[in-house]
Amino acid sequence: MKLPQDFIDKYTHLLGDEAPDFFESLDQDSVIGFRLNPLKNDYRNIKYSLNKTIDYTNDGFIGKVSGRSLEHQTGYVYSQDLSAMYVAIVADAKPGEKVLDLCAAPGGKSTQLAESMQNQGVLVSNEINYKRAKILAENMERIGAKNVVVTNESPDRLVSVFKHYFDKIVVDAPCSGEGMFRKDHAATKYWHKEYPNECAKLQKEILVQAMQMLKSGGELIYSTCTFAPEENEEIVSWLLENYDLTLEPIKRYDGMEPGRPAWGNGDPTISHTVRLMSHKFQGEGQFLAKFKDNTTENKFKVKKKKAKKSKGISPSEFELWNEFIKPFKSELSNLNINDLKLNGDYLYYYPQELPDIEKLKYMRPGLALGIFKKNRFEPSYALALSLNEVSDERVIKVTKEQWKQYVAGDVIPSNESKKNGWYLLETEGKYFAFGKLVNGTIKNFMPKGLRFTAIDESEYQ
Ligand SMILES: C[S@@+](CC[C@H](N)C(=O)[O-])C[C@H]1O[C@@H](n2cnc3c(N)ncnc32)[C@H](O)[C@@H]1O
Repeated sequence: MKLPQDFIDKYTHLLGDEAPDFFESLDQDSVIGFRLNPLKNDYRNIKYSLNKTIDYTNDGFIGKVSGRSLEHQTGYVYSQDLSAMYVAIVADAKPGEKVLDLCAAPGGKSTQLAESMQNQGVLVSNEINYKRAKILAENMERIGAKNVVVTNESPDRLVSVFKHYFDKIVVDAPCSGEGMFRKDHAATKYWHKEYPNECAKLQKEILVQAMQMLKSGGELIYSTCTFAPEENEEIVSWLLENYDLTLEPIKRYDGMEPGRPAWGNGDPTISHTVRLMSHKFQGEGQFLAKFKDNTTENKFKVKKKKAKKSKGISPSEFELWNEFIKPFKSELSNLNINDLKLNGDYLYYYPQELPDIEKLKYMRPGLALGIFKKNRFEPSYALALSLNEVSDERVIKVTKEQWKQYVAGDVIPSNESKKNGWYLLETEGKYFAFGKLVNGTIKNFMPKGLRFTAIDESEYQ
């Protein structure tokens, strides 16, 4: 790969003897990984090999998964770089917490945060770019998360709703992307000598907003996929100088290096941060820092948040929803009317305790359950992917070939003896969509934009 001369000069100076190994590592092939999703039923039941484990994860593996496999479509697997996997592990989001992922698309870290929260608490996954936010929302639906709001906002506008609200905030910042050079050679074209400084300016702007949303005593997780000290140790130094924050030590596994105090303001605690350098570590370049806020509750006058409003769900709509969901006997079969929110004709399951987000742009204000059409309720694809245990009476098992037909957009002929109506479709133990059985045919409700041609069985690696 042809690296910019200024980049070579910079890292020759910074890394000294290590520089040749570092440059060589950027020419090597990337090691590819994936994660399993513990939110899913029997989540280890997949066809991909789980032999190559990663020591700092429970559910991360080395290997390549196809976006056209059953496992991917049903959200059992998520393809992710090995280094990127460490960010959400360090964040350690817990069930019941209020967590913000401020720069979240396409969703590698957010899906992992949602998984570790086990559908309890609130995760706000935000992405400023609309197209990317759409992909983020699709990924959140695929993994079946029930407690996630996907917003499409600038950080400053989020502050107006979420002032000092979050226990944890992840800022996986837009950066100069030097750590991605190996995976994406084209990234070198955007790089110029001043680029890291330009990115650092934006990172500070984002962090100023993030700090206004962090609770007293909360934790801020900052990460980049670049090697540049300007965006890493220097940003950490700036945060320590301008806020009442302490760096928490991050556990280092084989090949992980401490951040370098000398590349920041010399504060020795900068060694609590972690650098993943491509000549020492299998994944792509990454930097991680975890801060604890030291302020006390009284410092901020946190306004009492407005209670959420349940927007105009009529008793008859609530009845239609219940008529649909009760026979499934699922974990969503007994929702309270206050858990539900109507947006136009769409019904959402809205995380408890969330302030009113109506003035924000959002992609999904919770889990999309379905849509009211005249006098009936039509379930969403997202609802199908979020259900885990349902009554056998409401399930139709189909073959893998029939699954392939369905995801390609075809109807499935069926000799099923069950009566006409909505069923959750299952293959190889995985629920993959709703289908409507009408006189021996299962009608297709796969969203048009998500249809695809599935891989052949021989393509599993
Ligand atoms: C490193 S990527 C995030 C990757 C993501 N966390 C993941 O794990 O999939 C950084 C994101 O920041 C977004 N971004 C760019 N400018 C921003 C800004 N001014 N404020 C907030 N986010 C911004 C980009 O659109 C991009 O999606």
